[in-house]
Amino acid sequence: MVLDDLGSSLRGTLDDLRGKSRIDKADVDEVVKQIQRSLLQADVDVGLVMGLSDSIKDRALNEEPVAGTTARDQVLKIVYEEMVGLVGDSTEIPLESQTIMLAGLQGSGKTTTAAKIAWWFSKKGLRPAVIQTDTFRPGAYDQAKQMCERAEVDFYGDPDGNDPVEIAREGLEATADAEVHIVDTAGRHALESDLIDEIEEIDTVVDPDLSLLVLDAAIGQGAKQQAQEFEESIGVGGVIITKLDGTAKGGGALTAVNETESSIAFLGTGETVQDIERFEPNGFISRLLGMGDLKQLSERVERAMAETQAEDEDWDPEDIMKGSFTLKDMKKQMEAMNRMGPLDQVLDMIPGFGGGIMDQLPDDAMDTTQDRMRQFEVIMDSMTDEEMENPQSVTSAQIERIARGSGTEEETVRELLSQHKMMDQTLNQFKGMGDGDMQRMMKKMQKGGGGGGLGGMGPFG
Ligand SMILES: Nc1nc2c(ncn2[C@@H]2O[C@H](COP(=O)(O)OP(=O)(O)OP(=O)(O)O)[C@@H](O)[C@H]2O)c(=O)[nH]1
Repeated sequence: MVLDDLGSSLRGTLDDLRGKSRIDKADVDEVVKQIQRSLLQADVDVGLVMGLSDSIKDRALNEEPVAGTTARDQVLKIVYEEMVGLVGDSTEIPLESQTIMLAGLQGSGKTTTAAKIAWWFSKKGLRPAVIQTDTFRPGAYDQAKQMCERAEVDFYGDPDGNDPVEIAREGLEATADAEVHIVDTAGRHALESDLIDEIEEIDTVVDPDLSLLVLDAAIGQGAKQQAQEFEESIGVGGVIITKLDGTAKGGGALTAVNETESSIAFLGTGETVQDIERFEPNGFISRLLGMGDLKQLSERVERAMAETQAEDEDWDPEDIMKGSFTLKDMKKQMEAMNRMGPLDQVLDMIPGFGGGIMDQLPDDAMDTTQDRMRQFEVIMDSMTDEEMENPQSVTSAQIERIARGSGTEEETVRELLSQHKMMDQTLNQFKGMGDGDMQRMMKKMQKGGGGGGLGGMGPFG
């Protein structure tokens, strides 16, 4: 994730401020130094970094802290607000019929992103279509077609065509039934003038409502020139930063946003069609600073639960709170968990888990957990319906049979059963709770009660 180490390096500095009621210049300088280092390493433009540093210094030394807040929380609040200001608002994407054109250099991730955006619109209830006009890169057609099939969205392309402008025109006609048209264009190695001419022609034919510049997070300072050229030729309405899962950079994209006076629309966080997020400045910076992102998390949970439920209409997660919690429910929950994406990405969104705790875990801890989940799934596949419904009555002889059937150890089967028991007991406690208790618990979570994170979103949460 972009600026990955900012949360952990800041946390140390901020922890030193614990117990202080006022902050002096040396404290502020130290905090600003940490931020500068992280931002510059992430390729954020020097001018932007300096502007941000000055604002933070000025506010931290001159603003009166809100009554009842500690010096540490006050600094954190200022850093948070200034960082949100730096990344700017999210590009507005109305949920209505529209045409979006994607532009960018070769390999920036346009084709992948086109399918991702289409998937995103389809999940919002609109009918999207992707029009592939890349006649330059062999394989672009097949790649786009396959991804659109995976995303279950309409697709138009012409594997034998060699005129992108013509394909764009035909594509719009052929997909007239769709509500949202996403036009993918070819990328080139550098900003050759023929690319610019071509994209200007496509732009004229397509007449998009919005042109988005797709940038690889690792692009660095080169982003500035590209952004300028695209801005001059087609006008950039927003930026998409791709491959944020694979780099600690991403600052170049911020420069591009600044250069084109646009904003960030989406973030790409992986290679599959679901690995796209709407850019939400507050959540993004919260996550960066290790304060979690409850909004993204709850959206992912809702989506995963809905998909799991759609597969099996007899299963309703709400029943868990009413009736008993069986192994079948646990299996469904694990399926939903898998749909939420890699565990480390999910944990990153939970307040208190961001950065800090993850850094302290051994590198393979996440793999182990995911391996274990897979083993549990295999075990559950070897169990009978009766055993799944009543796991508490499973006997030693049955455990032996299940282990043999699933090719696992008896110990792992026992572990699954005891995990189920623990979850069942925890859920029973919730069932006895009133709404007030539940709200108190949620509040505690939002404050980052997990410990280890920056915690204390209190003053602005
Ligand atoms: N890890 C990761 N990989 C990505 C992401 N987005 C795209 N990719 C990968 O980046 C590579 C290039 O992506 P494409 O979508 O082919 O890029 P393109 O801009 O269409 O390329 P051209 O057609 O050559 O201009 C592919 O291997 C993608 O799988 C992302 O968010 N994360």
